Amino acid sequence: MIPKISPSPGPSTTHSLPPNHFLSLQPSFAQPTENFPSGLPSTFSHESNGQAPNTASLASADFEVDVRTGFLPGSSNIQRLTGKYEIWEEALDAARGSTPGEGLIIGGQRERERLWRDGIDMMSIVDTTELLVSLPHLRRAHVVLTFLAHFYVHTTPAPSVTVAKEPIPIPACISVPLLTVSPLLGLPPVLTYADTVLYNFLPLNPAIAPSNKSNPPSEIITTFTGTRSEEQFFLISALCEIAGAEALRLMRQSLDELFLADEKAIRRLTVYLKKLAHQIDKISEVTMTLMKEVDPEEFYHLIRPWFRGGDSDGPASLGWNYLGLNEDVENLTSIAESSSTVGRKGKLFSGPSAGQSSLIHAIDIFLTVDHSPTAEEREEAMNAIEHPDHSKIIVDSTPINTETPPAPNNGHGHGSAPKGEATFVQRMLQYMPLPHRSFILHLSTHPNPLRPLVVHYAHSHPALATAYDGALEALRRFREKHMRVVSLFIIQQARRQPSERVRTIMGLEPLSEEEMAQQKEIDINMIRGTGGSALFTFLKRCRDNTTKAMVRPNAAGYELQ
Ligand code: HEM
Repeated sequence: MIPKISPSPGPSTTHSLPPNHFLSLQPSFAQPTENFPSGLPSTFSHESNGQAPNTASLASADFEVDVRTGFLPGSSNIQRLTGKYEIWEEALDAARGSTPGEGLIIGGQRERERLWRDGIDMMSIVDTTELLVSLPHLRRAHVVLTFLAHFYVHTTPAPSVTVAKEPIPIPACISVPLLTVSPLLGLPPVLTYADTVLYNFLPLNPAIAPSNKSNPPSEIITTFTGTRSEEQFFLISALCEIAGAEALRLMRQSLDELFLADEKAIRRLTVYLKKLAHQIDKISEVTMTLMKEVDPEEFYHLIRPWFRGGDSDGPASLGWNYLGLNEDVENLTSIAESSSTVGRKGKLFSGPSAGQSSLIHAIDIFLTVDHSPTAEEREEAMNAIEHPDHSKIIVDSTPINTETPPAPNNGHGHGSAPKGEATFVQRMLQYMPLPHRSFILHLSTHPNPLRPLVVHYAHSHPALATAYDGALEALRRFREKHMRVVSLFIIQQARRQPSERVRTIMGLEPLSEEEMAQQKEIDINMIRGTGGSALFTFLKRCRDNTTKAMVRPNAAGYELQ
């Protein structure tokens, strides 16, 4: 039997849009019926009360979704800020060094890191008004300031056990401009996927606008390590996004057909869904190039530790203290912040993850893949909040520059601090630029959702149901492949010692042959992901939720309870 899919969620209540903003208004689905469990399709997307525009179309300059580049900006990113902001760029150059292995090292053990941090401490606070000249300037400022913040935090030596542990301070010269710029982009004051990927690439010809066909992403502007692996890690994500532009176009065309829903429209819809499956396979193909272009050991030991956010020690994280934070600004930091730290010095933001990309979330929502947490997961997450000390959740302890054996890792540097009942998507929404967040919310409240129509016509138009299930099958294949990536880049690396070469770059002493050969005992079920659920259980559940949405799972070879 096909499980009942719950209606699309309404707009999140956690975002801080004004109450009369159209995204804050409740969707106006009519009463559900058997054929349309999400409510009868209607041409009114929101209760307007005369205030809200009808935003049923996804032709969407307002959402910063470009027809040629999808979620990547349609105009070129800025490579370097100039004038009075040059000082930030210079501080970043000094942190990165000119060649791989020359930059700062995690843990801040050396004189070099101390001197760099002293330099930052002496920097004055630069006024941000001139950044308002353009969106690309603001974006570049967010990139530079968040890279600086992560460099500063991760080169701060851990306090000795005798010193009372305090949240890690971020100096006012970084935090004040960062807290001013972040809300203008609708981003939290921490490194996000937007900083490492969306705002961090140059197309083949930087003189002209990027484009999926003729001018794709070809270079990365900023990295922590200067390694080819890090560049490729960001670049491949950008190439997935550009492949996603075509998927978004097909989704938009499909939604237009849904509006008509006559015989011709259903035929066209069937074709679009088949093409969508093909495009999702292309995204998978690009994702799999990670396996040969990125060195898993470098990724795990050298690159990923820089991504850790303020919540990366799990429920017991001390967080980051944004110095210079005043009450007005404080309200602005709470968008993505855990409710448990509002008003506290230590802010718990997560580091970047490709899970923050809007692309797969958009496809999920379009196809009505439901990722709500199970009752058990909800209980476990709540339990971990109430009793962090007794929590079964293993925290993210990406290896840093110490001799302590690392515990299992969870994600791209994502903290495993449980965030109550929020689903992964809800949490990740807060790390997307505001227009993309709005796009996802808009899509989830679209008046003419796809699945109810496919269910309605499944018997009379089996080709439509097959095409719809085919798109879900392609998405399942993506998740299957992604799990192979996670296994190679995280699980397998967590079990091994870093090689001599990587240990040298990390500033670690060489190990004896015996020590090198030692496999670490790691129970894969204990490796945790964002939201606190076991990483592999979480990823498998995402994969299985994909097939659960199928209309004719038996025809596609799936048995559902
Ligand atoms: C070396 C490469 C990658 C690694 C190690 C990796 C690892 C992970 C991990 C550990 C998670 C669990 C959530 C978290 O803790 O953040 C995750 C989730 C996710 N990642 Fe990746 N990832 C990689 C590349 C990618 C790429 C290229 C994409 C997009 C095309 C992607 C899309 C996603 C999505 C959508 C999720 C949410 C779970 C789902 O929807 O199935 N990842 N990833």
